[in-house]
Amino acid sequence: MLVLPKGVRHMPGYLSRAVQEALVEDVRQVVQEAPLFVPTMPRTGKEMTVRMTNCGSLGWVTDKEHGYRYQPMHPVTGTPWPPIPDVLLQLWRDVSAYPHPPEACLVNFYSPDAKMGLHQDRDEIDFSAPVVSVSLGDDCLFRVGQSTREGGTKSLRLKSGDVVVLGDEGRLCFHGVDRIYPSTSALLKNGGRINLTLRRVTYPG
Ligand SMILES: O=C(O)CCC(=O)C(=O)O
Ligand SMILES: [Fe+2]
Repeated sequence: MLVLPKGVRHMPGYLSRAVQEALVEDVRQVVQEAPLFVPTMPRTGKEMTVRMTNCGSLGWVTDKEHGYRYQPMHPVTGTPWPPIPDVLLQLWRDVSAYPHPPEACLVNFYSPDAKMGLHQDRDEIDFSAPVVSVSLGDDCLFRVGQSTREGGTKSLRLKSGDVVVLGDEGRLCFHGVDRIYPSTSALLKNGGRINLTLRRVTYPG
């Protein structure tokens, strides 16, 4: 059996096919209002391979000039992010064990050749809330390590409907997506993978 780092929870098949389909519709609406943008790395300006957008009162963005950050506006349209869909707010209540709602839902779209390098989610202020992540569409190879770059990593395949929670001592574990397995799901008509990452950014109150 694959033993994950403490505080890292993988819930395979947590969302039913019907809920996944409803979520895809929700994401389509979010993307209509807040189009996918091309994130670029701080300083180098190198383009990431995923396309992003957000919903919630805050969204995670990155660009060459200002780096990683949260902001209330879409970086291209300049308008506020659309609200987080109810299904995701309910998911957060069900799995986060955190008594306040998430503020940000990052939407990552992976085409078959996209990936995400090993990183920590650490642009938030309140680390007592977990990161809750949903996979939709094609499978991916997810890698998770310790809270420092040293120490080994474990790889696991995430499938459509899986939920991963990084909480407690797992909150700052390094993680990334090594590859997408094309055509492994029929959920998205044009293939690819969507990842939805719910986060609390600020302290409540
Ligand atoms: O796509 C994933 O499963 C992980 C995404 C992620 O780690 C992030 O957006 O910070
Ligand atoms: Fe992350």
